[in-house]
Amino acid sequence: MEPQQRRVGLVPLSPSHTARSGDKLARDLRPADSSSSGHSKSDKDKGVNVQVLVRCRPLGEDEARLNTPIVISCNEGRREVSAVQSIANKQIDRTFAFDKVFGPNSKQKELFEQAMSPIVNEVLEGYNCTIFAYGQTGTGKTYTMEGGARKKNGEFPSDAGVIPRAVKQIFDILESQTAEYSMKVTFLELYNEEITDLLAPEETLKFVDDKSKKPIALMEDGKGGVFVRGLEEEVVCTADEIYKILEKGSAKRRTAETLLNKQSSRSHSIFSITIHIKECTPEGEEMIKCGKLNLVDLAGSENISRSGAREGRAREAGEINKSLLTLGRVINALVEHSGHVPYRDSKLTRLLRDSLGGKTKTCIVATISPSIHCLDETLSTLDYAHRAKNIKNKPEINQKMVKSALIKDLYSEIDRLKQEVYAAREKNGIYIPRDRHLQEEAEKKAMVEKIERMEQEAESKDKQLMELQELYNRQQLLTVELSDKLEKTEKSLEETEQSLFELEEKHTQANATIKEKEFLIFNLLKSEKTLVEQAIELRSDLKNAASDVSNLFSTIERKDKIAEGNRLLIQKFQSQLAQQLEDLHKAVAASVMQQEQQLKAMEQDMHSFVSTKAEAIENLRVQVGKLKNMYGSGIRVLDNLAEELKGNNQLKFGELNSEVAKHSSALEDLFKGIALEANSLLKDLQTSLQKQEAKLTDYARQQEAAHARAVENTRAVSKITMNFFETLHMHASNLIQIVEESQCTNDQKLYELQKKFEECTAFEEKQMLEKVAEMLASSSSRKKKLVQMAVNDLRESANTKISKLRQETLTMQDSTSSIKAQWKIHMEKSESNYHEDTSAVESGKNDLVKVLQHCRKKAELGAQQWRNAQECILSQEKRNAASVDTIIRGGMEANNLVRARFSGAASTTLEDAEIANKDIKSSIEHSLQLDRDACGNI
Ligand SMILES: Nc1ncnc2c1ncn2[C@@H]1O[C@H](COP(=O)(O)OP(=O)(O)OP(=O)(O)O)[C@@H](O)[C@H]1O
Repeated sequence: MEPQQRRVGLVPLSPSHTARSGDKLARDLRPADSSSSGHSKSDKDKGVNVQVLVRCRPLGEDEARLNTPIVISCNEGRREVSAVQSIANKQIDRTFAFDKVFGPNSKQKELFEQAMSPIVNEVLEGYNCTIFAYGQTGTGKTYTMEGGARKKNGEFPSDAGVIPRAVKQIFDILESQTAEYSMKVTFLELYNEEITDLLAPEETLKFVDDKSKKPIALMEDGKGGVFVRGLEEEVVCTADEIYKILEKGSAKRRTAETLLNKQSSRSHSIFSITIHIKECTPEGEEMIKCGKLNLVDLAGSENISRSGAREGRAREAGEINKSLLTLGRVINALVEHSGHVPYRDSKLTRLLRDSLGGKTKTCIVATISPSIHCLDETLSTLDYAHRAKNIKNKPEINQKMVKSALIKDLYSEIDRLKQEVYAAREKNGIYIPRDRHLQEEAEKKAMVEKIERMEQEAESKDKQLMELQELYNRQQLLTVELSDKLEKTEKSLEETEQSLFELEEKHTQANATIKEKEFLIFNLLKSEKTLVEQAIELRSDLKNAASDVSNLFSTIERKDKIAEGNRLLIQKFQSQLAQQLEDLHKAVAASVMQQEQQLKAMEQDMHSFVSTKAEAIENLRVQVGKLKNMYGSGIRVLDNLAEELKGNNQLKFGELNSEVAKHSSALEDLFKGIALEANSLLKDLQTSLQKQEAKLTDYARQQEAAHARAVENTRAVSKITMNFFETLHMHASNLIQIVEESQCTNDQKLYELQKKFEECTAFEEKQMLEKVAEMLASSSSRKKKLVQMAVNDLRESANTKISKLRQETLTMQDSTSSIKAQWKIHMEKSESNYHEDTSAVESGKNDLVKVLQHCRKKAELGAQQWRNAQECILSQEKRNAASVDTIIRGGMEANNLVRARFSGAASTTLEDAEIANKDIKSSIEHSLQLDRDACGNI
């Protein structure tokens, strides 16, 4: 029997309607202390931003193998995600800040505890909360929401996602508070803008595939909310039940193969958990607190062209995009506070209306990949998520309900369902209860009336619009006429203005002409006056000119007389010039004669100068020859000195060489002695080491024997241990058999219990149609009895099993004690072997110590010999130093002597050079004097 209870009904998604369903609520309430948490109204007033966190998955195995470059870095501390890429001239470097950031190494547990756990707590406080997973296909939306492997063998898997962890936390808290609560879950899929119930029984699903069946409908409740009619709600009592439901629903999720991800989920899924918790007011009134958690796994956000979906799936992709696009538009409208928010454009946004800008607390997990190949999609996801951060919701705690009112509500719901079941059984053509049919008909009628009314209103509005249009047209015509008139008037005004302007211009021109004429007359009068004055002046000038002309004639006469005088003068000058030229010719001839005589005298002087000069040069040549001889002798002296020095040095080097040869032979002898001693020492050492080697070989043989013994012993022990383990294995298989048997019996008993329970429930259902309230009490007592019986049975069988177990344990104890005895014998044997080995090791150690002492003595002897050799070398070195010192001293003295002689020879040479220099100087001066004399003569 399935522990959860199923019902089909109207499932509201808005907070105000969560309490409409839940027929098992009253039965599933558990005993508990009620604890209500306080609620501040500040959130309600201010509005709370949607919490956005980003999770980056690690590289997949294939990506890591191909060394795919990573372009995303997450700074969890600074809550930042950076995308950095530079290829050729394209440079991307963008950083986004979020409420929380989880890097590739983040664990499921961390993400849940840091970001999701507080949200779950708020659900238990009575809030409605929604968690979205948004991102490209394959970035880990489903991994984050649902996680890896399911719960196995009672262990909670470490990679369990948000949903199983949230469920666990809810149950843990409720159990710890021992609260009275009831819980129900729904799981739907939105695919091609069609809703599918993932919790519907198989038959219904088959029916859904049939085109004749209407898909599950999304209905307006007339109060701004929506509900999904016909959605299955499962009442759950344990976390395990939810895990099973989740697994069942996930398996049904439709997936389509795309080029990006073969397992890619192409649909949106919404998993909702609604919790009712009983609380008691101080006045003792029982209240029901309600909270809801929506967990939404969206389809991959990548665009359709990249996803590679074609033909048949084109519509699917389009519809998925329609929902995601509308989600984007809704986010944009909310962020930009534009008046119209297009919630109604897609089913996804209609369903999640309250989570986007409504009274729900919302958290968006944006999942991204670090790979370079997904960079474009990653950036668009980050942009999308970053924008969503600015959405403000106004979270409100759901109103608590009085328990009695809730029960009343539930009764009426039961009645309605009963009628539905009755109608379905009857199959009278109306597959819904008559009342509901009538109610729907009435609603439809009301709607039609409303539409008609609206149409009438629209018509009257149209009429008004037409009238207004006519009025407007008339006004337009009038305006056109008036504007024509205005135009004409404006034109005539313009013409008048133009002629006025022209007249004014003419007037100013006439004024100007008059002024000009006046000015001309004035000027004419003035010039007439000036002409008269000038005529008077001209007359006087004429008189003056006549007197001037007579003067001029007298001047011309004087000029003629002067010209005559000039001609006479020129003739006189000509004759004088001829006389003077003749005199000059004579003087020049005399001067040429004189010059010739002077040149002859100069020639004689030059001859005498050349002969004197030749004499002086001869003198100079003699002096230079002397000087050359002198330098030659000086250099020869120096050569002799150098020869002497060379001889000296060779002598000294010969001495030094013989000394060194003597020393080296002495050293050679010394080293030969030392080498002989060292050889004998080494031989000694070798013989002692050979002895030691022989001893060590003996010792190794002893050790080998000991090890062989130890191996033998270990084999014996392993045999014993094998026997022990075989016995253990036998007992363990016995135990497994016992456990399996007990499990079979338990299963059998549980099956019987389930059967009985089902029968009882069926019977009770019949009874409850009449007396639901009384039956509740009696049924619970009956169930208690039933359960008690089953528990007693289980206890009995458990007791028999335990006695069998005890028997097995005793047998095991026996075998353990026998093994203990064997082990003791083995230990004793091992101990004696150990002692033997230890003594052998001890004797080997003593031998080694002796050999070491011997070696140490030898080494000391060697060290003493080396010290002696060192002393010998030192004394030899001292002797060498002394002899080299005396040789060098002798050399130095000889050198000093040669130096003194050398400086004497140098000073005599210098004196000689001084005298020769003086001679040269005097002969040069003499030559110069001669030159000067010659110059004076010339
Ligand atoms: N944070 C993570 N750590 C380790 N593995 C991860 C992580 N996120 C995702 N994966 C692995 O990456 C693969 C794809 O993840 P998943 O199916 O959850 O992606 P998705 O976004 O839900 O894809 P789809 O849109 O197709 O549903 C899975 O094999 C999953 O195990």
